[in-house]
Amino acid sequence: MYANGKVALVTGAAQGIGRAMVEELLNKGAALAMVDQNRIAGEQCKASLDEKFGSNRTLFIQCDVTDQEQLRDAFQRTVKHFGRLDILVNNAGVNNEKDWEKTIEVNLISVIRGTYIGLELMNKKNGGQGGVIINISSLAGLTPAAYQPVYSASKHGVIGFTRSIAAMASIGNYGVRVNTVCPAFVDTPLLESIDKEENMGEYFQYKDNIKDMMKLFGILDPSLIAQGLVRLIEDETANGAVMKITTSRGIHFEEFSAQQRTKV
Ligand SMILES: NC(=O)C1=CN([C@@H]2O[C@H](COP(=O)(O)OP(=O)(O)OC[C@H]3O[C@@H](n4cnc5c(N)ncnc54)[C@H](O)[C@@H]3O)[C@@H](O)[C@H]2O)C=CC1
Ligand SMILES: CC/C=C\C[C@H](O)C(=O)/C=C/C=C/C=C\C=C\[C@@H](O)C/C=C\CCC(=O)O
Repeated sequence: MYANGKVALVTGAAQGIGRAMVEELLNKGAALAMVDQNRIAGEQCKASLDEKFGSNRTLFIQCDVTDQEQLRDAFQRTVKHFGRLDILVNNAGVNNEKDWEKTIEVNLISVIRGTYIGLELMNKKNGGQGGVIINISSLAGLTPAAYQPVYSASKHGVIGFTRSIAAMASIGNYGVRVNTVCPAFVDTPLLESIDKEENMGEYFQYKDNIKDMMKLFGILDPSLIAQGLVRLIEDETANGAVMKITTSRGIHFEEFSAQQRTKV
């Protein structure tokens, strides 16, 4: 699928990786619903993008993705405004080991719910036109994260769910591909959470250990994650793919043995 002329919905679009993805998709000719709980940042982001791309290419929708009604309404407003939905990026995420239930709600439950709503709209078996869904995980979804155990659990869950629903989409001939992206550290405001006790809780004492990891593994530019997103959108063979993005190896993929691959 080429993004040109397509309609995308991106959650967590007001800043960071989500904003980079929005800009890349606009560069590729897509129209987008930018979904975020932060109204101020979202409207500022739209105003800035309007100057470059025009005001009719984006729609900002304030939405807390953990609120089922708000999330469903965001999808419905998107289809009402643009007439269709082709690309969904479940990107919104938080790092909070103190309010760890919130981390599970935002990073995993809302990704699952968003995926299911997206499938309702895009699944060819439901009269949809097909499409592609990308769920944002993390390298912490593939490796242990001693200082972010619940964040890591949420991101492991994103990978397991994404690979599983991708297999179902293939078996069921949904016409929808579902993939996940696992970046290492990325230069966004999320990293500021490391320095906040209200985010790190009992792991706050280890903040310098995380910073040492960042020095060791480096910090990625959000634009590289956006490039990985476009690659998954355009590669029609990509379904159930686990894309990894690191400073050492750039964009590459997790390899799974035959036993680990779903036999469809
Ligand atoms: N920054 C990093 O090092 C990495 C980030 N990620 C993941 O990438 C995704 C994006 O993260 P960043 O851009 O770094 O974070 P960020 O904090 O810069 O941006 C996240 C955006 O999501 C929004 N958001 C948070 N909770 C929300 C909710 N309940 N409803 C609606 N919007 C909500 C925020 O308002 C914000 O605009 C997250 O899923 C994160 O876990 C993955 C690997 C590395
Ligand atoms: C507080 C920051 C919050 C979230 C940031 C992000 O989601 C995150 O957790 C990033 C983790 C980054 C880890 C970076 C490197 C990890 C390396 C080893 O654990 C695994 C080494 C290589 C695997 C990558 C590969 O090329 O296969």
